[in-house]
Amino acid sequence: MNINDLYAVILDRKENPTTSSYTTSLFKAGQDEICKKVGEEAIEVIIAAKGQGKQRLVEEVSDLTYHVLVLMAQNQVTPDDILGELEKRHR
Ligand SMILES: N=c1c2ncn([C@@H]3O[C@H](COP(=O)(O)OP(=O)(O)OP(=O)(O)O)[C@@H](O)[C@H]3O)c2ncn1[C@@H]1O[C@H](COP(=O)(O)O)[C@@H](O)[C@H]1O
Repeated sequence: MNINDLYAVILDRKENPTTSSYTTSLFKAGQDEICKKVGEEAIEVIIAAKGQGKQRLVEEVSDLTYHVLVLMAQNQVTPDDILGELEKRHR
């Protein structure tokens, strides 16, 4: 699965809520809760980077990436928007 595929699944959960989906529960909780999760996951990345080993860091960056994608979907920001911005900065 690549980032675009995961983003598409997340968008689908936003448009077609399902009761068993964690993603759906985040969209139901709303912007403040999604922002809170992004903040928590960012802190967990920092802690993992301070000596918990590579695998732990991979897991925490994955959690953060997923939650950032949910925040993007909540705010109609797409992976292409981010790649376009990064491309503009590339030198
Ligand atoms: N990639 C992810 C993913 N990464 C992390 N998480 C969830 O993010 C949560 C991480 O929160 P925490 O580490 O704080 O642990 P927690 O205590 O369980 O969470 P809270 O109760 O504090 O909210 C866990 O519940 C993980 O399961 C994810 N949930 C879903 N996905 C993907 O999103 C898509 C849609 O999944 P559903 O939402 O399950 O339909 C699928 O492709 C999934 O693989």
